[in-house]
Parts: sequence; structure tokens; C-alpha cells
Amino acid sequence: MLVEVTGLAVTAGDRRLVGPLDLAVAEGERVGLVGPSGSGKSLTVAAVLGEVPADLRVSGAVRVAGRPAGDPSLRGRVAGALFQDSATALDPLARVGAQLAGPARRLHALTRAAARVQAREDLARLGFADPEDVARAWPATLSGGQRQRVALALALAGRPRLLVADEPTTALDTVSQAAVLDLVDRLAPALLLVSHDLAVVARCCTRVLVLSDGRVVEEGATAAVLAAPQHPVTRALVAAARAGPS
Ligand SMILES: Nc1ncnc2c1ncn2[C@@H]1O[C@H](COP(=O)(O)OP(=O)(O)OP(=O)(O)O)[C@@H](O)[C@H]1O
Repeated sequence: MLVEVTGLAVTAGDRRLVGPLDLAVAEGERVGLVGPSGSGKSLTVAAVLGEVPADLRVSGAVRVAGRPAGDPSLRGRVAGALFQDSATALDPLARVGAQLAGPARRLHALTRAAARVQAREDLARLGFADPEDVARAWPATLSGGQRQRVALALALAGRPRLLVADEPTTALDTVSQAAVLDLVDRLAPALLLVSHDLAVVARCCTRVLVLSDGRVVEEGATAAVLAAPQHPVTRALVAAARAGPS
């Protein structure tokens, strides 16, 4: 199993924010995590990435590719991460091409020239018609949708086996949302996708877990959950997804 979470609990003092929760993602699988605001989605993926804030306590077993979450050998190489705000992923003081070449050189010992070629290829793969220009650009000169595509390229630059994406399209306009989701769907080797919007998860994920108050209240094939939601929280999410983009 690529991701194996058993008995995860995240607590703040004596308040339990997440858990107990089990979650598994197989190699190549696409799993969605949906739930209303505050249901524990972000803390769950933070636990998978080994990045739960230090003021919180994590218990249970979280393993990625057989190693404890947060193990430095996993970063970029096994799991790439994409968040809502691409501004935090990109260095404003480095050109796009140089940023993309970083992980390729660090994780795969590519030469500077080979990393440069790979960065151009990655930008083309990410739908940029003019990879040379984008590689030379500073992040601030790109649109929000373009920046998020670069952030996706960066998350995938180390050729990880898993993409972890937390609300990757929430900050984008509808057209960019569709473009970024399409790329996530096409390029993620395996996917753990967080969204408050079941329609977003339905686009990319074959299996979905519904969270409420830090626990999984429903789980199953996305199509089956959409067609016949059982839990009231799931029903509300299905109704919201049918009502259109949020
Ligand atoms: N560092 C923290 N200290 C205390 N409580 C926290 C901390 N981080 C998150 N929480 C609380 O934990 C709960 C779960 O938060 P989390 O961010 O995982 O929810 P979420 O489902 O991702 O919500 P959203 O969709 O709003 O991002 C919330 O009640 C939140 O207020």
C-alpha cells in the first residue's frame, strides 16, 4: 500500500480534531477526501505529509511507501504536494525554470543542462504553449491559473509516486479550475485529493471518503456515493455539488 493510515488521531490539548481514522491509497489509485469546513481534511493530509503543526499531537500509524510520514526521503520523491495557494509553493525571487530544475537536480542528480531540458518539457506537459518564455518568467508575472500549473509541475518535478493535493483549485476562476483539475487527473501517478466540493473529487477520484468532525462517515466508489449518498453530511455535499461550482 502506498499510503497506509491506521488509527490516526490529531489532538489539540484534550480536544480531538481528527480520528480515529483509517485511510489507504494503493499505487496508482485516486482517492478523494471531502467534507465540510473544519471536518479535518487538511489535518489528515498534513499527517500523510508529516507536516502537522507542532502544537498538535499526532498518534496512530501513518506510513507512506512503508516509511513513517515525514521521513525526509519521501519529500518530492515519493509524495509531491500541491496546495490552494501556489504563492507559498513558489519562490518569488527565482525564475520558474530555475525552480523546476531544483528538485530534478536534488532528487535525481541531473546535470544542470539535463534539469533545464526537463523543466522545459515539464512546462510543455503542463499545457504551456511557450515553455521557454514561462521558464524565464518570474512567478509574479503569471496569472493565478498559470502559477498553479507551475506549482503542479514543481510538485511532480521529482517524479513522485503520489500527488497530495489540498483544495488545489479553490482559489482559481472556473476556467482555470477545469484546466488544473484536468492536469491533476492526467498527470498524478496516484492521488490523494482534498476538496470541500464533491464535484471536484468526482472529476478525478474513483474512491471517496467523506469526513465529518474528524471521522470518516461514508466511504465508497465515487459514482456509488454520488448516486446514493447515505449520511446526511454526504447528502448535503451531493446537493451542493449538483447546484454548481462553489
Ligand atoms: N493548529 C491548530 N490548532 C488548533 N486547532 C486546529 C489547528 N489546525 C486546525 N485546527 C482545527 O482542527 C479542525 C480541522 O481542521 P482542518 O483544517 O483539518 O479542516 P478542513 O476540513 O481542512 O477545513 P477547511 O475546508 O476549512 O480547510 C478545525 O476545527 C480546525 O479549527
